[in-house]
Amino acid sequence: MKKVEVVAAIIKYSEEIFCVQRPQNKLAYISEKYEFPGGKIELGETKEDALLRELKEELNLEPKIKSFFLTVVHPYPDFELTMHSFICEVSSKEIILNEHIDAKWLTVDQLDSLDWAAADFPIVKKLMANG
Ligand SMILES: Nc1nc2c([nH]c(=O)n2[C@@H]2O[C@H](COP(=O)(O)OP(=O)(O)OP(=O)(O)O)[C@@H](O)[C@H]2O)c(=O)[nH]1
Repeated sequence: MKKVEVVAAIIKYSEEIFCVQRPQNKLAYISEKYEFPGGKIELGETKEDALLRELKEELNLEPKIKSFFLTVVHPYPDFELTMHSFICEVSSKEIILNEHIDAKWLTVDQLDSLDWAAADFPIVKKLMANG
């Protein structure tokens, strides 16, 4: 099975977390799902390098990476995803969307109101459990 390794940012501002919606995709199980912004690690990059590059590309954002949060391995029908998530902080809630079709700032107890990509469930669950 094809393997894909990505990094994803849990971006916080005060008590809120930034959630983004993917555009339409031919793979129905990720099409228009909510996710944490990020993307694939390129050859020679550290996870932190990849995260900062993706956030700059997708959101024009240069956040502070605070800590590692969780690595999820999820078998999708067409590939196995390994996703490393990191807690990040920003100093403003004004964020530009270059690729995503919607974004929401939610408190942890509101996170389960969104239609998340399946690989994100363990991250959402851990965030909700930790308060
Ligand atoms: N960044 C990110 N990707 C996620 C999350 N959850 C999840 O299933 N993914 C999956 O991880 C894969 C990598 O994301 P990506 O945005 O870099 O990939 P892509 O296929 O859109 O980009 P590409 O066209 O350059 O290959 C996608 O299949 C995406 O659905 C998430 O929370 N954040």
